[in-house]
Amino acid sequence: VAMAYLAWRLAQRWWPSSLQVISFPVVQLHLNRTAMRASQKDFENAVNQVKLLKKDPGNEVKLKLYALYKQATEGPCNMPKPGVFDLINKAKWDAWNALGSLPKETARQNYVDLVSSLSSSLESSSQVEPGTDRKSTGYETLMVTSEDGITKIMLNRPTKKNALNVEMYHEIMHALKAASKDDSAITVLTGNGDYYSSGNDLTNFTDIPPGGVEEKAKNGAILLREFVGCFIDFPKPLIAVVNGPAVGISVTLLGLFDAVYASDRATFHTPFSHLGQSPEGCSSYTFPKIMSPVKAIEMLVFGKKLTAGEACAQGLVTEVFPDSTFQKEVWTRLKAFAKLPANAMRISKEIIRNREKEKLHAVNAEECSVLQGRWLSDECMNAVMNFLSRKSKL
Ligand SMILES: CCCCC/C=C/CC(=O)SCCNC(=O)CCNC(=O)[C@H](O)C(C)(C)COP(=O)(O)OP(=O)(O)OC[C@H]1O[C@@H](n2cnc3c(N)ncnc32)[C@H](O)[C@@H]1OP(=O)(O)O
Repeated sequence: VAMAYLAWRLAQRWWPSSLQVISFPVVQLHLNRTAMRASQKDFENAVNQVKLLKKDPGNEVKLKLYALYKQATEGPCNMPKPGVFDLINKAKWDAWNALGSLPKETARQNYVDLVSSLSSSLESSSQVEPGTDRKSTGYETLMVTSEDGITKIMLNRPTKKNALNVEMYHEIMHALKAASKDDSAITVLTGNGDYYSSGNDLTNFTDIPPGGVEEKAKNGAILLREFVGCFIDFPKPLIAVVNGPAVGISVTLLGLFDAVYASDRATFHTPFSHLGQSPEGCSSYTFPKIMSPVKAIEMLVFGKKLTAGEACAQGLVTEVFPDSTFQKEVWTRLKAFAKLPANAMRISKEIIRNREKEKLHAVNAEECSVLQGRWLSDECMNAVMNFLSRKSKL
């Protein structure tokens, strides 16, 4: 199902729009054998009903609907199996083929039943949906607050371990730009829930634009360069409150922060080689400077995961606190920092950081260009597929 989900995401932009609203119910496949048989008319009504759903039922369901539709109209899968890298057609084929010799009538019935259950569940969920987060903070993926001289940007996708999706990249840039101009003295980035961040959201790779994977990689590199650029240029003291494990880009960026406070529960992991990728966030430059080239290679090339204590010993983390007192101790300290003269802090940061800025922008550009190529590699594609099909985790 995860593979099917990935392929559906890939397929969304490519398939005829009429197919994008076709779906099939897997869960209910065998639940309705005794139910009254759906007529052809019921089936056609259900197909039309899907098009009227007010809320997207999600890609997984849509892929299921697709396979049931095919089974109901054409019978068992009759297409040759696509190649392993033909992700879209492979997932379509897998989903349809998984229905085996399910009779057309049963597929039709299951399709009708699923659409009926979808109609009721999506209507009721849309009533409770009005995004409270966006209303209260103006952001969908962040919670941003400003008090006591501190602007706090909290990554707020705890159920996804605060993985950074495209919207979150944009929202962080927006929040940083706003924070650079507000009247707070310092800015803090932290995570909601048990993770600081699990890094780049790997489903970012599945939303393929009409120009295909090359266009996707190019857009990703442009976005990443702009995103990292915001950290390079951020004018006020920027502090990371690392409340739990940090992965990938959430780790590399720490080299651009002015202070990093970590819970002793935090870990620091950059599994770029495992993912067929390469370092970003200027870490190819900052990490060797911070921790020595060999230690940087241990992390960035061999994917060694550091404990908070190890990261502190390497100079990546400023100080580690016991998790039980972490929030209390860190925020007390930050509130004291925020009382210091804001202009003095800004000017001191400028004089310490400015002579490196040009170099950092050049490094950022180079890293993004290298990554653009990596994203098109089989190594990267396979790693992402493995994660999304739950064959591998860190
Ligand atoms: C513009 C583009 C810029 C690109 C910049 C490039 C950056 C490079 C990187 O950041 S590389 C790092 C990428 N991250 C990972 O590889 C982490 C992948 N995640 C995991 O290995 C695990 O999820 C875990 C170890 C972080 C946590 O494992 P645990 O078992 O505790 O939890 P779950 O796996 O069940 O996760 C809970 C739900 O969160 C989803 N999720 C977690 N991390 C990511 C992620 N990085 N991308 C997408 N989704 C993620 C996970 O799928 C679960 O969702 P579900 O409940 O709906 O199944």
